[in-house]
Amino acid sequence: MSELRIEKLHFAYDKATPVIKGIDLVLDDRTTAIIGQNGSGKTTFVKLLKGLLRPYSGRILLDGADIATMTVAQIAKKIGLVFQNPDDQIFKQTVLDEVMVGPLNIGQSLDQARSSSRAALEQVQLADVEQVNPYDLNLAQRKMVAVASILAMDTPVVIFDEPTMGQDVAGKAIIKKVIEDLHEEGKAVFCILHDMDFAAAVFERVVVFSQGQLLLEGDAREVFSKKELLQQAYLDQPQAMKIAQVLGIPGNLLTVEEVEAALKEGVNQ
Ligand SMILES: Nc1ncnc2c1ncn2[C@@H]1O[C@H](COP(=O)(O)OP(=O)(O)OP(=O)(O)O)[C@@H](O)[C@H]1O
Repeated sequence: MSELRIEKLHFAYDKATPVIKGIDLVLDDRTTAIIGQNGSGKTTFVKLLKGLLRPYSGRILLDGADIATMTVAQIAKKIGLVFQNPDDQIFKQTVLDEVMVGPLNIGQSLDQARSSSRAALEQVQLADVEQVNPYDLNLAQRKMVAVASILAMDTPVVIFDEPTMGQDVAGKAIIKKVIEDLHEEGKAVFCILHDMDFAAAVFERVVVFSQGQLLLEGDAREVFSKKELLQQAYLDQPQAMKIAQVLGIPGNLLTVEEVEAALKEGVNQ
């Protein structure tokens, strides 16, 4: 499992306005959700991890190697980033050609790239539209194309920026399964999210950003139980946890399924 170690990271687009202010964090083998209000620096942070922006000071170590010593092409083989807006990464005329761009760029042969891209399209349930122009798909489907193009690259680290935004229940279920499968394959998975219910249901660890700093991090149940700190960062607890609190059910429950089980247990006692 790859490890990203972030040490005293600072970044500013313009020197007078720091955006990332001294982040120390080790992203380990737990699936990790990064949450924080708009503008707290989450997207900037993952662009730094991917080497698209260079830190003002501090270091990012990927399996012990400082990414400042690596080229963008070298980082691309190790870290896949699914952008928030799929249109930032879609250029080709067919879905299959689009998904093959990444794998070809990192040196997969044509046959390899075609087969890994088809497997990735199966994973996001778009196999039947491989010859369609990506711009004839709706936004939610284009987001899935962007996910597939990163999956096909088979990188040891996969980062998603807001994958559930604009997805319906079925789309969210596909993303959940993709994340679980990546984790099972031993990949490191990090995901920026605004959807607290999805974060609570899917991720083992939660990292909270506030104004470019790390406010809080830990296991999902522990982090989401810290109501006052979350409020400070203008964040909400998951709906299930709030309902459990209203009902007086202890245990900082994370999901509707946990609340249901607790209620059934209560009825059966
Ligand atoms: N290219 C840029 N040039 C200048 N400032 C930028 C740029 N991109 C982001 N910023 C600023 O940096 C700060 C952090 O933005 P960033 O997009 O990283 O936050 P975020 O937590 O990802 O927000 P959101 O949840 O809305 O995506 C914001 O104040 C934003 O306006």
